[in-house]
Amino acid sequence: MKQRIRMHWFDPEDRSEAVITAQRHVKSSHGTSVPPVLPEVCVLFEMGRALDQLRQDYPCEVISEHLPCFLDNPPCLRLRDAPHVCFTKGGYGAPAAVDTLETVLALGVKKVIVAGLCGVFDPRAQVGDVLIPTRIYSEEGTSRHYVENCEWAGTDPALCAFLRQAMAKALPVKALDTVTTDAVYRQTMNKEAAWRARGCAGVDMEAAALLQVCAVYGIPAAAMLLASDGHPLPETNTGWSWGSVNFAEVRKRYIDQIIQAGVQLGKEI
Ligand SMILES: O=P(O)(O)O[C@H]1O[C@H](CO)[C@@H](O)[C@H]1O
Ligand SMILES: O=c1cc[nH]c(=O)[nH]1
Repeated sequence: MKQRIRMHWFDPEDRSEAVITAQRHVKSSHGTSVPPVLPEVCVLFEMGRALDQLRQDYPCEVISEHLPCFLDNPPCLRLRDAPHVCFTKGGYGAPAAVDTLETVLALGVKKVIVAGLCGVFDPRAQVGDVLIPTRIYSEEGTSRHYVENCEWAGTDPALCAFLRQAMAKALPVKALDTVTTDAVYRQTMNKEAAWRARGCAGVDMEAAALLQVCAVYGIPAAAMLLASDGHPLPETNTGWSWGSVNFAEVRKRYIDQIIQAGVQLGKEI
């Protein structure tokens, strides 16, 4: 009789090898023949415009025009006078974001800052605030392939404290927890009420998975999320809306301050 193999999303007893590893993939014919070596610190932008702003406003060098990720192939840049930190763009959504993360870790990165956007659904947070969570609640699937208990993803306390101080020089910083979802169009009013009841104030689509995978590999990591859109609250009865009158200027300031923080962190290496 054939033996049936029962497999959970993650089996702590599973010692078999991963079929594709990022280490092997970057050197494969689908990766690149000569993979770049990346600096120790990586700023992983989970938002558009940041790398364009970096190229336009700062003297920078291209480490790789196309990182050898499995899914997307974003550029990876560094500032000419800050060799220890690199900047790239993670894929959108947890699986694609973790593909980029696994790739930069395979290429030598040892510390990660995630910088993205979030929607806010709590009266303590407004569009234009920067949420720097202590922990992130996971409603995404990617983490579940890496660990058994992944309800909450933690952040590195020192890195978190550093980011809160650095970002407060430019924008209002809120130390509020957030949630990561896989389903942007299933953020129902009831679901957001349940997230609020857990203490979460904002939602994105990558951060919990990125931090959880960093934790699995022992990589210090923290995340910051600029509130880009206000979600309706039961008491205000207003609809969902993206941005604010000066959102483009706020996002520019946010990106500039992330670059400064990354450079400062790189100097401490
Ligand atoms: O690429 P930008 O405009 O930064 O927006 C990205 O960020 C938002 C979600 O974080 C989504 O709208 C996604 O497209
Ligand atoms: O992932 C995101 C980002 C911004 N706003 C949302 O509602 N979700």
